[in-house]
Amino acid sequence: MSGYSSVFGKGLFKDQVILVTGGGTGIGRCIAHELASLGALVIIAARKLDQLNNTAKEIRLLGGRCETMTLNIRDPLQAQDLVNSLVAKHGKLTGLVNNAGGQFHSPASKMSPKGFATVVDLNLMGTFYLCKAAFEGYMGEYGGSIVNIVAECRNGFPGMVHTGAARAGIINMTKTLAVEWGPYNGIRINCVAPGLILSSGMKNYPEKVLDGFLDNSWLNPAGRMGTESEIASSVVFLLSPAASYINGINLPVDGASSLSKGDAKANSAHPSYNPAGSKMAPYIGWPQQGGEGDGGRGGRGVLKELDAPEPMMQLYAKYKSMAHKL
Ligand SMILES: CCCCCCCCC/C=C/C(=O)SCCNC(=O)CCNC(=O)[C@H](O)C(C)(C)COP(=O)(O)OP(=O)(O)OC[C@H]1O[C@@H](n2cnc3c(N)ncnc32)[C@H](O)[C@@H]1OP(=O)(O)O
Ligand SMILES: NC(=O)C1=CN([C@@H]2O[C@H](COP(=O)(O)OP(=O)(O)OC[C@H]3O[C@@H](n4cnc5c(N)ncnc54)[C@H](OP(=O)(O)O)[C@@H]3O)[C@@H](O)[C@H]2O)C=CC1
Repeated sequence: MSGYSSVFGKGLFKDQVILVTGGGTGIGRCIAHELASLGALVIIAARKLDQLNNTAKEIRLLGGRCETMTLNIRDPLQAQDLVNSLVAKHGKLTGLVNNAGGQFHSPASKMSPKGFATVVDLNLMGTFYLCKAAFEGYMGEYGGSIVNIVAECRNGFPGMVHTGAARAGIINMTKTLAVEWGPYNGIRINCVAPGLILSSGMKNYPEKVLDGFLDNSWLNPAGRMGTESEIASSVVFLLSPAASYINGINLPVDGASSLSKGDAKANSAHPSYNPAGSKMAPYIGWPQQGGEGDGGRGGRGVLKELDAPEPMMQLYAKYKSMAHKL
């Protein structure tokens, strides 16, 4: 078999070693599952080892390959040590997903300089440290593919000025690295910009902020929030040979929320939004354990797909009932 249709087979990443930062929870966990199911040896790294170990155990039970390493992405020495030791052990690092990150909600006027600096340090500096470490430790000589998870921030980021600035910085850094590291080093580097996603990350926000997210969750052309699987599948595409001529882009995965006003009242003359909810079926790609969707990997036990605050769990149940049946 040859051609595009064969690119996404089970063995897609079978010779690959791929590092996913923040791979123990939420979107990163979903990415790790997806990559392992396609044959990669996935290394997941973050600060809390228990979360990482739980995810690694799930992946192994499903027949995948996954190892854990502790890492604070804010420390450049830790980043370099981690890459060096995993390359020493496995002989390569062919992919890197910079997913670890986050922020808190606050109006800019109430944000302290330290708060702003912390979020820039975590997201922008942390992503740079990992890119640099991957370059120095392996990819500068042998090439590779990098995907940086940012956040949809086309029109700024009201309520999160720090992360908007940091993510815009990553998007621009990605363009530069594509040009500097593409020609001689064979590295592709791209961004994925999630809109509002039903993920465990939502547990970081107070109820009032969550209510705001929920109130606005349908005010986009998709009429719903996104799923972790919808981010993971975009990452898989960008890491894969199917994207081998794509370099330096930022791919918004946001149901076109970045193109819409997100204000139901402003659209009353021409009601673009459907308060009853979405007509666009979500993609949810978790393995159906023990069933056909398990792909014969022999999974056991019950995999908790989402770990989010209760109202979001309810939304997820609704999205599952309307998801694409693949
Ligand atoms: C539809 C609608 C559109 C919706 C548009 C789309 C919405 C996007 C939704 C996005 C969702 C996600 O990203 S979900 C992923 C969320 N996940 C995460 O955020 C996890 C990672 N987060 C973190 O680790 C923390 O939040 C972070 C602050 C970044 C780092 O924590 P640290 O422990 O390193 O830092 P700390 O020492 O606690 O804090 C450092 C300083 O930061 C400030 N600070 C920290 N937390 C603060 C807080 N809650 N409120 C104010 N200020 C705070 C203080 O000034 C602190 O200084 P002092 O007071 O002087 O000490
Ligand atoms: N959910 C959403 O709507 C959106 C999410 N995003 C982004 O997607 C990414 C994943 O988010 P999501 O899965 O939702 O949220 P989570 O909070 O579940 O994921 C964040 C992950 O980052 C890790 N992390 C945080 N700080 C550090 C650090 N200093 N060093 C190493 N690892 C760290 C955490 O692990 P640990 O605490 O163990 O270190 C955690 O696994 C984040 O960058 C997030 O900002 C962007 C837009 C929207």
